[in-house]
Amino acid sequence: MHKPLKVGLCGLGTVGSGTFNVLKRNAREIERRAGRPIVVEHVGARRNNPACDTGDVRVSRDIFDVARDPEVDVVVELIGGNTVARELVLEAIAHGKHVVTANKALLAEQGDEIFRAAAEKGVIVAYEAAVAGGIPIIKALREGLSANRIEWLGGIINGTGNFILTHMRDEGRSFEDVLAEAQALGYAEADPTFDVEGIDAAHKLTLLASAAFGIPLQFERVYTEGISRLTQEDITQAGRMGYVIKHLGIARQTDKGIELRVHPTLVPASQLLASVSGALNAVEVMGDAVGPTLYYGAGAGGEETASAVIADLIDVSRDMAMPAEYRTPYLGFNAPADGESVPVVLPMDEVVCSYYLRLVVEDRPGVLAAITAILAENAISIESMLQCDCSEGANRVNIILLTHEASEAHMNAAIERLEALDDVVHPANRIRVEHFGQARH
Ligand SMILES: NC(=O)C1=CN([C@@H]2O[C@H](COP(=O)(O)OP(=O)(O)OC[C@H]3O[C@@H](n4cnc5c(N)ncnc54)[C@H](O)[C@@H]3O)[C@@H](O)[C@H]2O)C=CC1
Ligand SMILES: N[C@@H](CC=O)C(=O)O
Ligand code: NA
Repeated sequence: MHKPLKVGLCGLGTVGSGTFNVLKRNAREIERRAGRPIVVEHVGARRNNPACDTGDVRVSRDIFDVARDPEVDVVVELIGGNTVARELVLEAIAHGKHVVTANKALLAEQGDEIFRAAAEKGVIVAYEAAVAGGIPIIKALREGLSANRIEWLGGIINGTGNFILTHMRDEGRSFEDVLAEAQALGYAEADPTFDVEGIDAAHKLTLLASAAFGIPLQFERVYTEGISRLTQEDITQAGRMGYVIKHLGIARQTDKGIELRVHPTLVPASQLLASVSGALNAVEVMGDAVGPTLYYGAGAGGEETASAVIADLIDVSRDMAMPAEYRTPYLGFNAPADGESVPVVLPMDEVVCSYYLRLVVEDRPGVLAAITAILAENAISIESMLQCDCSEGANRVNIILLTHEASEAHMNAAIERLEALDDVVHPANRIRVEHFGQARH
Protein backbone atom coordinates (compact mmCIF):
# COMPACT_ATOMS: atom_id res chain seq x y z
CA MET A 1 0.00 0.00 0.00
CA HIS A 2 1.15 3.58 -0.67
CA LYS A 3 2.41 5.70 2.20
CA PRO A 4 -0.39 7.80 3.73
CA LEU A 5 -0.52 11.55 3.13
CA LYS A 6 0.02 13.03 6.59
CA VAL A 7 -1.95 16.16 7.40
CA GLY A 8 -1.21 18.82 9.99
CA LEU A 9 -4.56 20.45 10.76
CA CYS A 10 -4.34 23.96 12.27
CA GLY A 11 -7.56 25.40 13.68
CA LEU A 12 -10.39 23.25 15.01
CA GLY A 13 -13.31 25.66 14.64
CA THR A 14 -16.24 25.38 12.21
CA VAL A 15 -14.24 24.34 9.14
CA GLY A 16 -11.40 22.61 11.02
CA SER A 17 -13.72 20.27 12.92
CA GLY A 18 -15.77 19.68 9.74
CA THR A 19 -12.57 18.70 7.93
CA PHE A 20 -11.49 16.35 10.71
CA ASN A 21 -14.90 14.66 10.81
CA VAL A 22 -15.35 14.23 7.05
CA LEU A 23 -11.80 12.88 6.65
CA LYS A 24 -12.63 10.28 9.29
CA ARG A 25 -16.15 9.45 8.08
CA ASN A 26 -15.25 9.11 4.39
CA ALA A 27 -11.75 7.72 4.90
CA ARG A 28 -12.26 4.69 2.64
CA GLU A 29 -13.81 6.67 -0.22
CA ILE A 30 -11.10 9.32 0.03
CA GLU A 31 -8.36 6.70 0.06
CA ARG A 32 -9.67 5.06 -3.10
CA ARG A 33 -9.77 8.44 -4.85
CA ALA A 34 -6.36 9.62 -3.64
CA GLY A 35 -4.72 6.25 -4.12
CA ARG A 36 -3.55 6.25 -0.51
CA PRO A 37 -4.94 7.07 2.94
CA ILE A 38 -5.13 10.73 3.98
CA VAL A 39 -4.68 10.86 7.74
CA VAL A 40 -4.56 13.64 10.29
CA GLU A 41 -1.15 13.29 11.90
CA HIS A 42 -1.10 16.37 14.09
CA VAL A 43 -3.72 18.93 15.15
CA GLY A 44 -2.91 22.48 16.24
CA ALA A 45 -5.72 23.96 18.32
CA ARG A 46 -6.00 26.35 21.24
CA ARG A 47 -8.66 24.15 22.78
CA ASN A 48 -10.58 20.96 22.06
CA ASN A 49 -13.81 21.22 20.12
CA PRO A 50 -16.71 19.08 21.42
CA ALA A 51 -17.93 18.75 17.80
CA CYS A 52 -14.91 16.63 17.00
CA ASP A 53 -13.27 13.70 18.77
CA THR A 54 -9.56 13.81 17.97
CA GLY A 55 -9.02 10.42 19.67
CA ASP A 56 -5.35 9.51 19.81
CA VAL A 57 -4.22 12.08 17.22
CA ARG A 58 -1.42 14.28 18.53
CA VAL A 59 -2.77 17.74 19.52
CA SER A 60 -0.51 20.77 20.14
CA ARG A 61 -1.59 24.09 21.57
CA ASP A 62 1.12 25.80 19.52
CA ILE A 63 0.19 25.61 15.83
CA PHE A 64 3.81 26.30 14.84
CA ASP A 65 4.69 22.84 16.23
CA VAL A 66 2.50 21.46 13.45
CA ALA A 67 4.19 23.57 10.76
CA ARG A 68 7.60 22.28 11.88
CA ASP A 69 6.62 18.63 12.45
CA PRO A 70 8.86 16.51 10.19
CA GLU A 71 6.10 13.86 9.98
CA VAL A 72 3.62 16.29 8.38
CA ASP A 73 3.42 16.47 4.54
CA VAL A 74 0.73 19.11 4.20
CA VAL A 75 -0.43 21.86 6.57
CA VAL A 76 -4.11 22.80 6.48
CA GLU A 77 -4.53 26.38 7.70
CA LEU A 78 -8.01 26.97 9.13
CA ILE A 79 -7.36 29.58 11.80
CA GLY A 80 -8.35 32.60 9.65
CA GLY A 81 -7.05 36.19 9.73
CA ASN A 82 -3.90 37.39 8.07
CA THR A 83 -1.34 37.91 10.81
CA VAL A 84 -0.65 34.61 12.60
CA ALA A 85 -2.05 32.72 9.59
CA ARG A 86 0.52 34.42 7.32
CA GLU A 87 3.36 33.46 9.64
CA LEU A 88 2.04 29.91 9.95
CA VAL A 89 1.72 29.41 6.19
CA LEU A 90 5.18 30.90 5.52
CA GLU A 91 6.65 28.71 8.26
CA ALA A 92 5.03 25.60 6.79
CA ILE A 93 6.34 26.50 3.32
CA ALA A 94 9.81 27.18 4.72
CA HIS A 95 9.70 23.63 6.13
CA GLY A 96 8.82 22.25 2.68
CA LYS A 97 5.18 21.49 3.49
CA HIS A 98 2.37 21.82 0.97
CA VAL A 99 -0.43 24.07 2.19
CA VAL A 100 -4.22 23.93 1.93
CA THR A 101 -6.13 26.96 3.17
CA ALA A 102 -9.68 28.34 3.23
CA ASN A 103 -8.35 31.80 3.99
CA LYS A 104 -9.38 34.25 1.28
CA ALA A 105 -8.35 37.33 3.30
CA LEU A 106 -4.82 36.00 3.53
CA LEU A 107 -4.49 35.08 -0.14
CA ALA A 108 -6.27 38.15 -1.56
CA GLU A 109 -4.09 40.50 0.47
CA GLN A 110 -0.84 38.57 0.84
CA GLY A 111 -1.07 35.94 -1.87
CA ASP A 112 1.85 37.40 -3.86
CA GLU A 113 4.25 36.81 -0.99
CA ILE A 114 2.85 33.37 -0.22
CA PHE A 115 2.82 32.09 -3.81
CA ARG A 116 6.36 33.45 -4.34
CA ALA A 117 7.63 31.62 -1.25
CA ALA A 118 5.80 28.44 -2.29
CA ALA A 119 7.22 28.59 -5.83
CA GLU A 120 10.74 28.95 -4.45
CA LYS A 121 10.23 25.84 -2.31
CA GLY A 122 8.35 23.93 -5.03
CA VAL A 123 5.31 23.32 -2.83
CA ILE A 124 1.60 23.49 -3.59
CA VAL A 125 -0.75 26.09 -2.08
CA ALA A 126 -4.36 25.04 -2.68
CA TYR A 127 -7.36 27.20 -1.78
CA GLU A 128 -10.61 25.85 -3.26
CA ALA A 129 -12.40 26.39 0.06
CA ALA A 130 -11.47 30.08 0.07
CA VAL A 131 -14.00 30.99 -2.63
CA ALA A 132 -17.65 29.99 -2.46
CA GLY A 133 -17.00 27.32 0.17
CA GLY A 134 -17.80 23.85 -1.13
CA ILE A 135 -18.49 24.90 -4.74
CA PRO A 136 -15.54 23.84 -6.96
CA ILE A 137 -15.28 27.23 -8.66
CA ILE A 138 -11.49 27.55 -8.49
CA LYS A 139 -11.21 24.12 -10.10
CA ALA A 140 -13.72 25.17 -12.76
CA LEU A 141 -11.83 28.35 -13.64
CA ARG A 142 -8.30 26.96 -13.47
CA GLU A 143 -9.03 23.64 -15.16
CA GLY A 144 -12.54 23.05 -16.50
CA LEU A 145 -12.80 26.37 -18.37
CA SER A 146 -9.14 26.74 -19.27
CA ALA A 147 -9.83 26.68 -23.03
CA ASN A 148 -11.92 29.84 -22.78
CA ARG A 149 -11.41 33.55 -22.81
CA ILE A 150 -13.58 34.48 -19.83
CA GLU A 151 -15.81 37.44 -20.66
CA TRP A 152 -17.40 37.99 -17.28
CA LEU A 153 -18.34 36.31 -14.07
CA GLY A 154 -20.77 37.36 -11.41
CA GLY A 155 -22.33 35.84 -8.43
CA ILE A 156 -23.35 35.55 -4.84
CA ILE A 157 -20.11 34.84 -3.03
CA ASN A 158 -20.92 35.66 0.57
CA GLY A 159 -23.27 33.23 2.30
CA THR A 160 -23.87 35.42 5.33
CA GLY A 161 -24.93 38.39 3.21
CA ASN A 162 -27.26 36.26 1.12
CA PHE A 163 -28.70 34.66 4.25
CA ILE A 164 -29.46 38.12 5.66
CA LEU A 165 -31.05 39.46 2.46
CA THR A 166 -33.15 36.31 2.02
CA HIS A 167 -34.60 36.41 5.52
CA MET A 168 -35.12 40.19 5.50
CA ARG A 169 -37.11 39.82 2.27
CA ASP A 170 -39.06 36.66 3.02
CA GLU A 171 -39.79 37.18 6.71
CA GLY A 172 -39.45 40.94 7.15
CA ARG A 173 -36.88 40.31 9.90
CA SER A 174 -34.37 42.91 10.98
CA PHE A 175 -30.81 42.99 9.71
CA GLU A 176 -29.33 42.53 13.22
CA ASP A 177 -31.58 39.60 14.08
CA VAL A 178 -30.69 37.62 10.93
CA LEU A 179 -26.97 38.42 11.25
CA ALA A 180 -26.99 36.97 14.78
CA GLU A 181 -28.52 33.75 13.41
CA ALA A 182 -25.88 33.54 10.63
CA GLN A 183 -23.17 33.91 13.26
CA ALA A 184 -24.70 31.17 15.41
CA LEU A 185 -24.77 28.86 12.38
CA GLY A 186 -21.03 29.39 11.79
CA TYR A 187 -21.39 31.20 8.43
CA ALA A 188 -20.01 34.60 9.41
CA GLU A 189 -16.37 35.65 9.57
CA ALA A 190 -14.76 36.22 12.98
CA ASP A 191 -15.37 39.92 12.28
CA PRO A 192 -18.83 39.98 10.64
CA THR A 193 -18.25 43.45 9.18
CA PHE A 194 -16.20 41.55 6.59
CA ASP A 195 -19.44 39.89 5.50
CA VAL A 196 -21.85 42.81 5.72
CA GLU A 197 -19.53 45.48 4.29
CA GLY A 198 -18.56 43.35 1.29
CA ILE A 199 -14.89 42.84 2.27
CA ASP A 200 -15.16 39.05 2.29
CA ALA A 201 -16.80 39.10 -1.14
CA ALA A 202 -14.06 41.46 -2.39
CA HIS A 203 -11.41 39.02 -1.14
CA LYS A 204 -13.10 36.22 -3.06
CA LEU A 205 -13.62 38.32 -6.19
CA THR A 206 -9.91 39.18 -6.16
CA LEU A 207 -9.05 35.47 -6.35
CA LEU A 208 -11.74 34.73 -8.94
CA ALA A 209 -10.62 37.57 -11.21
CA SER A 210 -7.01 36.43 -11.18
CA ALA A 211 -8.01 32.88 -12.03
CA ALA A 212 -10.43 34.08 -14.73
CA PHE A 213 -8.38 36.77 -16.47
CA GLY A 214 -4.74 36.03 -15.57
CA ILE A 215 -4.35 39.39 -13.82
CA PRO A 216 -2.37 40.00 -10.60
CA LEU A 217 -4.18 39.92 -7.24
CA GLN A 218 -5.58 43.43 -6.78
CA PHE A 219 -7.81 43.48 -3.72
CA GLU A 220 -7.24 47.22 -3.24
CA ARG A 221 -8.75 47.94 -6.67
CA VAL A 222 -12.07 46.15 -6.04
CA TYR A 223 -14.92 48.65 -5.66
CA THR A 224 -16.61 47.45 -2.47
CA GLU A 225 -20.04 48.24 -1.05
CA GLY A 226 -21.84 46.10 1.53
CA ILE A 227 -25.47 45.48 2.46
CA SER A 228 -25.59 47.35 5.75
CA ARG A 229 -27.31 50.41 4.29
CA LEU A 230 -30.01 48.51 2.39
CA THR A 231 -33.50 49.20 3.64
CA GLN A 232 -36.58 47.03 3.89
CA GLU A 233 -38.27 49.68 1.71
CA ASP A 234 -35.82 49.07 -1.17
CA ILE A 235 -36.19 45.30 -0.86
CA THR A 236 -39.99 45.70 -1.10
CA GLN A 237 -39.94 48.24 -3.94
CA ALA A 238 -37.47 46.16 -5.96
CA GLY A 239 -39.81 43.17 -5.54
CA ARG A 240 -42.76 45.21 -6.84
CA MET A 241 -40.75 46.08 -9.94
CA GLY A 242 -39.88 42.43 -10.65
CA TYR A 243 -36.38 42.42 -9.15
CA VAL A 244 -34.61 40.79 -6.24
CA ILE A 245 -31.75 42.55 -4.46
CA LYS A 246 -28.66 40.36 -4.27
CA HIS A 247 -25.17 41.19 -3.05
CA LEU A 248 -22.96 40.34 -6.03
CA GLY A 249 -19.32 40.19 -6.95
CA ILE A 250 -18.86 41.07 -10.62
CA ALA A 251 -15.74 40.91 -12.81
CA ARG A 252 -16.08 41.78 -16.47
CA GLN A 253 -13.57 42.11 -19.27
CA THR A 254 -14.32 45.26 -21.34
CA ASP A 255 -12.39 47.00 -24.13
CA LYS A 256 -11.13 49.56 -21.61
CA GLY A 257 -10.16 47.19 -18.78
CA ILE A 258 -11.57 44.86 -16.19
CA GLU A 259 -14.47 45.82 -13.97
CA LEU A 260 -14.03 44.56 -10.41
CA ARG A 261 -16.93 45.40 -8.16
CA VAL A 262 -18.89 44.14 -5.18
CA HIS A 263 -22.22 45.77 -4.31
CA PRO A 264 -25.94 45.19 -3.79
CA THR A 265 -27.54 44.62 -7.18
CA LEU A 266 -31.04 44.43 -8.62
CA VAL A 267 -31.36 41.14 -10.50
CA PRO A 268 -34.51 40.34 -12.53
CA ALA A 269 -36.62 37.87 -10.51
CA SER A 270 -36.71 35.56 -13.55
CA GLN A 271 -32.94 34.95 -13.46
CA LEU A 272 -31.43 31.95 -11.70
CA LEU A 273 -29.26 34.08 -9.42
CA ALA A 274 -32.40 35.72 -8.04
CA SER A 275 -33.62 32.44 -6.61
CA VAL A 276 -30.40 31.54 -4.77
CA SER A 277 -31.46 31.69 -1.13
CA GLY A 278 -30.01 31.50 2.35
CA ALA A 279 -26.31 30.77 2.78
CA LEU A 280 -26.12 29.26 -0.70
CA ASN A 281 -23.75 30.78 -3.26
CA ALA A 282 -23.84 30.78 -7.05
CA VAL A 283 -21.38 32.03 -9.62
CA GLU A 284 -22.18 32.44 -13.29
CA VAL A 285 -19.22 32.44 -15.68
CA MET A 286 -19.33 33.40 -19.35
CA GLY A 287 -16.65 31.76 -21.49
CA ASP A 288 -16.30 32.70 -25.16
CA ALA A 289 -16.35 29.05 -26.27
CA VAL A 290 -18.58 27.34 -23.73
CA GLY A 291 -21.09 30.19 -23.18
CA PRO A 292 -22.68 30.70 -19.78
CA THR A 293 -22.06 28.16 -17.02
CA LEU A 294 -23.45 28.24 -13.49
CA TYR A 295 -21.95 26.90 -10.25
CA TYR A 296 -24.32 26.63 -7.31
CA GLY A 297 -24.15 25.21 -3.81
CA ALA A 298 -23.03 25.74 -0.25
CA GLY A 299 -20.84 28.81 0.18
CA ALA A 300 -20.38 28.42 3.92
CA GLY A 301 -20.68 25.90 6.73
CA GLY A 302 -18.34 23.40 8.39
CA GLU A 303 -18.66 20.17 6.42
CA GLU A 304 -19.69 22.01 3.25
CA THR A 305 -16.39 23.91 3.25
CA ALA A 306 -14.50 20.80 4.41
CA SER A 307 -15.61 19.19 1.16
CA ALA A 308 -13.39 21.66 -0.74
CA VAL A 309 -10.52 21.42 1.76
CA ILE A 310 -10.42 17.64 1.34
CA ALA A 311 -10.70 17.82 -2.46
CA ASP A 312 -7.56 19.98 -2.31
CA LEU A 313 -5.85 17.39 -0.11
CA ILE A 314 -6.63 14.71 -2.68
CA ASP A 315 -5.18 16.95 -5.42
CA VAL A 316 -2.06 17.52 -3.31
CA SER A 317 -1.73 13.78 -2.84
CA ARG A 318 -1.92 13.25 -6.61
CA ASP A 319 0.22 16.20 -7.73
CA MET A 320 2.99 16.47 -5.15
CA ALA A 321 5.24 14.00 -6.92
CA MET A 322 4.87 15.91 -10.22
CA PRO A 323 7.57 18.43 -11.15
CA ALA A 324 6.32 21.87 -10.08
CA GLU A 325 6.39 23.30 -13.63
CA TYR A 326 3.78 20.76 -14.77
CA ARG A 327 1.31 21.50 -11.99
CA THR A 328 -1.66 23.86 -12.38
CA PRO A 329 -0.28 27.38 -11.70
CA TYR A 330 -1.41 28.83 -8.38
CA LEU A 331 -3.66 31.42 -10.00
CA GLY A 332 -4.37 29.39 -13.14
CA PHE A 333 -2.01 31.29 -15.48
CA ASN A 334 1.75 31.30 -15.85
CA ALA A 335 3.46 34.72 -15.74
CA PRO A 336 3.02 36.70 -18.98
CA ALA A 337 5.88 36.49 -21.48
CA ASP A 338 8.31 39.43 -21.55
CA GLY A 339 6.61 42.43 -23.13
CA GLU A 340 3.15 40.80 -23.02
CA SER A 341 0.60 43.01 -21.27
CA VAL A 342 -2.26 42.01 -19.00
CA PRO A 343 -5.50 44.01 -18.79
CA VAL A 344 -5.77 46.80 -16.23
CA VAL A 345 -8.56 47.25 -13.70
CA LEU A 346 -11.09 49.85 -14.83
CA PRO A 347 -11.61 52.77 -12.41
CA MET A 348 -15.14 52.61 -10.97
CA ASP A 349 -15.99 56.03 -12.49
CA GLU A 350 -15.73 54.45 -15.93
CA VAL A 351 -17.98 51.48 -15.22
CA VAL A 352 -21.24 51.63 -17.15
CA CYS A 353 -24.46 50.04 -15.87
CA SER A 354 -28.16 50.64 -15.23
CA TYR A 355 -29.42 52.01 -11.93
CA TYR A 356 -32.32 51.93 -9.53
CA LEU A 357 -32.69 55.27 -7.72
CA ARG A 358 -35.10 55.93 -4.87
CA LEU A 359 -35.61 59.49 -3.76
CA VAL A 360 -37.83 60.56 -0.88
CA VAL A 361 -39.21 63.96 -1.88
CA GLU A 362 -41.62 66.62 -0.69
CA ASP A 363 -44.74 66.14 -2.79
CA ARG A 364 -44.73 69.59 -4.47
CA PRO A 365 -45.35 70.72 -8.06
CA GLY A 366 -42.18 70.85 -10.14
CA VAL A 367 -40.14 68.32 -8.18
CA LEU A 368 -40.40 65.64 -10.83
CA ALA A 369 -39.42 68.07 -13.58
CA ALA A 370 -36.35 69.15 -11.60
CA ILE A 371 -35.28 65.51 -11.12
CA THR A 372 -35.69 64.51 -14.77
CA ALA A 373 -33.87 67.67 -15.91
CA ILE A 374 -30.83 66.84 -13.77
CA LEU A 375 -30.73 63.30 -15.13
CA ALA A 376 -31.01 64.52 -18.74
CA GLU A 377 -28.21 67.07 -18.19
CA ASN A 378 -26.00 64.18 -17.08
CA ALA A 379 -26.82 62.06 -20.14
CA ILE A 380 -28.88 59.60 -18.09
CA SER A 381 -32.03 58.34 -19.72
CA ILE A 382 -34.91 56.95 -17.71
CA GLU A 383 -36.27 53.51 -18.48
CA SER A 384 -39.21 53.64 -16.06
CA MET A 385 -40.45 55.70 -13.16
CA LEU A 386 -42.79 55.09 -10.25
CA GLN A 387 -44.23 57.45 -7.66
CA CYS A 388 -45.66 55.87 -4.54
CA ASP A 389 -46.45 56.57 -0.90
CA CYS A 390 -43.66 56.46 1.58
CA SER A 391 -43.78 55.76 5.29
CA GLU A 392 -42.63 59.27 6.17
CA GLY A 393 -45.97 61.03 6.09
CA ALA A 394 -48.61 62.30 3.71
CA ASN A 395 -46.51 65.16 2.30
CA ARG A 396 -43.68 62.94 1.17
CA VAL A 397 -43.49 60.38 -1.63
CA ASN A 398 -41.02 57.90 -3.04
CA ILE A 399 -39.82 58.57 -6.57
CA ILE A 400 -38.30 55.40 -7.94
CA LEU A 401 -36.41 55.44 -11.23
CA LEU A 402 -34.85 52.72 -13.34
CA THR A 403 -32.32 54.14 -15.76
CA HIS A 404 -30.76 52.94 -18.96
CA GLU A 405 -27.01 52.40 -18.91
CA ALA A 406 -24.95 55.34 -17.75
CA SER A 407 -21.43 55.79 -16.50
CA GLU A 408 -20.76 55.81 -12.78
CA ALA A 409 -19.18 59.26 -13.14
CA HIS A 410 -22.37 60.67 -14.68
CA MET A 411 -24.53 59.01 -12.05
CA ASN A 412 -22.37 60.36 -9.20
CA ALA A 413 -22.60 63.88 -10.63
CA ALA A 414 -26.38 63.58 -11.01
CA ILE A 415 -26.86 62.25 -7.47
CA GLU A 416 -24.86 65.12 -6.03
CA ARG A 417 -27.18 67.61 -7.72
CA LEU A 418 -30.34 65.65 -6.87
CA GLU A 419 -29.40 65.59 -3.20
CA ALA A 420 -28.86 69.35 -3.27
CA LEU A 421 -32.51 69.97 -4.30
CA ASP A 422 -34.56 71.43 -1.43
CA ASP A 423 -37.36 68.95 -2.03
CA VAL A 424 -35.16 65.83 -1.85
CA VAL A 425 -35.19 64.98 1.84
CA HIS A 426 -32.64 62.13 2.17
CA PRO A 427 -29.51 60.95 0.41
CA ALA A 428 -30.56 59.02 -2.68
CA ASN A 429 -30.74 55.23 -2.47
CA ARG A 430 -28.79 54.02 -5.50
CA ILE A 431 -28.58 50.33 -6.40
CA ARG A 432 -26.94 49.06 -9.57
CA VAL A 433 -28.90 46.76 -11.90
CA GLU A 434 -27.52 43.74 -13.78
CA HIS A 435 -29.16 41.71 -16.55
CA PHE A 436 -26.59 38.95 -16.92
CA GLY A 437 -26.47 37.38 -20.32
CA GLN A 438 -28.49 40.09 -22.04
CA ALA A 439 -26.83 42.29 -24.65
CA ARG A 440 -25.33 45.50 -23.28
CA HIS A 441 -25.86 48.74 -25.16
N1 LIG B 1 -17.13 29.19 8.31
C1 LIG B 1 -17.28 29.06 7.01
O1 LIG B 1 -18.36 28.74 6.53
C2 LIG B 1 -16.14 29.29 6.10
C3 LIG B 1 -14.92 29.75 6.56
N2 LIG B 1 -13.88 29.94 5.68
C4 LIG B 1 -12.58 30.34 6.18
O2 LIG B 1 -12.06 29.27 6.96
C5 LIG B 1 -11.23 29.78 7.98
C6 LIG B 1 -11.72 29.26 9.31
O3 LIG B 1 -13.03 29.71 9.51
P1 LIG B 1 -13.97 29.10 10.67
O4 LIG B 1 -13.69 27.67 10.83
O5 LIG B 1 -15.33 29.56 10.32
O6 LIG B 1 -13.45 29.92 11.92
P2 LIG B 1 -13.61 29.54 13.45
O7 LIG B 1 -13.47 30.80 14.21
O8 LIG B 1 -14.80 28.69 13.68
O9 LIG B 1 -12.32 28.63 13.70
C7 LIG B 1 -11.02 29.13 13.77
C8 LIG B 1 -10.32 28.35 14.86
O10 LIG B 1 -8.96 28.67 14.84
C9 LIG B 1 -8.53 28.82 16.18
N3 LIG B 1 -7.35 29.67 16.21
C10 LIG B 1 -7.24 30.96 15.82
N4 LIG B 1 -5.99 31.40 16.01
C11 LIG B 1 -5.31 30.36 16.54
C12 LIG B 1 -3.97 30.20 16.97
N5 LIG B 1 -3.10 31.19 16.90
N6 LIG B 1 -3.61 29.00 17.47
C13 LIG B 1 -4.48 27.97 17.55
N7 LIG B 1 -5.77 28.06 17.16
C14 LIG B 1 -6.16 29.26 16.66
C15 LIG B 1 -9.72 29.43 16.91
O11 LIG B 1 -9.63 29.19 18.30
C16 LIG B 1 -10.85 28.69 16.26
O12 LIG B 1 -11.14 27.47 16.92
C17 LIG B 1 -11.26 31.30 7.83
O13 LIG B 1 -10.17 31.71 7.04
C18 LIG B 1 -12.57 31.53 7.09
O14 LIG B 1 -12.56 32.72 6.34
C19 LIG B 1 -14.00 29.69 4.34
C20 LIG B 1 -15.17 29.24 3.83
C21 LIG B 1 -16.34 29.04 4.66
N1 LIG C 1 -18.27 34.26 5.97
C1 LIG C 1 -18.24 33.61 4.69
C2 LIG C 1 -17.84 32.18 4.87
C3 LIG C 1 -17.40 31.61 3.61
O1 LIG C 1 -16.50 32.04 2.93
C4 LIG C 1 -19.60 33.66 4.05
O2 LIG C 1 -20.57 33.97 4.74
O3 LIG C 1 -19.69 33.43 2.84
NA1 NA D 1 -14.85 26.67 -3.54
